Amino acid sequence: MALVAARGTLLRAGVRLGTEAAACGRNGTRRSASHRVLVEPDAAAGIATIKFKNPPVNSLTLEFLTELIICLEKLENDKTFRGVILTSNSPGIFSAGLDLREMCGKNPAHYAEYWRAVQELWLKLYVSNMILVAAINGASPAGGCLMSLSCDYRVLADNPRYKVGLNETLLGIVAPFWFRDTLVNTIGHRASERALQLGLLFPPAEALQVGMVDQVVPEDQVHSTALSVITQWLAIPDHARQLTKSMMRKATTDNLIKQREADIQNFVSFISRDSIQKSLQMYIEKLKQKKS
Ligand SMILES: CC/C=C\C/C=C\C/C=C\CC/C=C/CC(=O)SCCNC(=O)CCNC(=O)[C@H](O)C(C)(C)COP(=O)(O)OP(=O)(O)OC[C@H]1O[C@@H](n2cnc3c(N)ncnc32)[C@H](O)[C@@H]1OP(=O)(O)O
Repeated sequence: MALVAARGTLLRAGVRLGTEAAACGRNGTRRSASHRVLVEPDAAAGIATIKFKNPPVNSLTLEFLTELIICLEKLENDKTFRGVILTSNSPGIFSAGLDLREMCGKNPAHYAEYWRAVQELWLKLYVSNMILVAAINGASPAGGCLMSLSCDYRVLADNPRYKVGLNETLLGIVAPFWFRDTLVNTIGHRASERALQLGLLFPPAEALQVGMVDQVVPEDQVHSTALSVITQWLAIPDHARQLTKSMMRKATTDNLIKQREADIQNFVSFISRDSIQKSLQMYIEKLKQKKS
């Protein structure tokens, strides 16, 4: 049902599914989608690289989310691909997280549609049968960080500007329980409590120390490191690895699935509050002023 809704959004946005399908095809040569998600398949290796291309900061607009969801679903259903690297086409920014403008000044129906797409992307990533490795080649706050936390392994480029973390409280908003659970599953309860309350954004050395990422490497080695990690993981028999992944993660996704509609209603009523809208507007304004 969520995919049908996603396709509806894509079609309304004028995205041609034929082009998208071609981009996620099994051909071994380099191909790219015409929109916000580039896919570089390596059929012989069984690996595809997904590159985010939603300028200026790869924020998760509804259209970008929808393209990502459809792309992941196509790769998931194509048994050629057993591993995927997620990275940015614009080194410097992995993803700025949820698009602030999707959560500001819109109507409840829009917020509900948007949040369903955010949930869907997380569900697709977190229990994917494929090996997912995040090659984090830029700043990755909030929803950008959640995407990488949902992968099986994270490689971060060693650049002090590339901070990662769930900074929601700095915006006056609250990370929902499934963001929290994803973080707790990765770095443990105490570290998550501190990181979430303070909205901490960790530079590479600290991110490694706290366990937000698995490896920090020089910027020009992020992709090759991700590739060698995925190659190691590919050596494990799929059925055993997949069942183990499911055993570790399914309870977390089931928790959202069983209260998905309530979570959407919760988000809509929270984000629609005047006080929250004001906080978001002030934050957007602050980002603008930073430039001048
Ligand atoms: C009990 C519980 C109760 C209720 C809970 C219920 C529900 C939960 C409710 C809410 C949870 C919602 C969860 C949200 C998670 C998120 O992801 S929120 C988004 C957080 N993102 C950020 O904080 C990142 C902000 N951006 C930056 O820090 C910088 O832009 C960045 C470091 C990414 C890049 O810096 P730089 O290269 O200098 O670029 P600029 O800052 O100049 O930005 C360029 C233009 O891009 C615009 N922009 C930046 N980020 C976003 C964004 N996330 N969305 C939309 N637009 C963004 C920026 O404004 C600039 O635009 P301009 O050129 O000025 O038009």
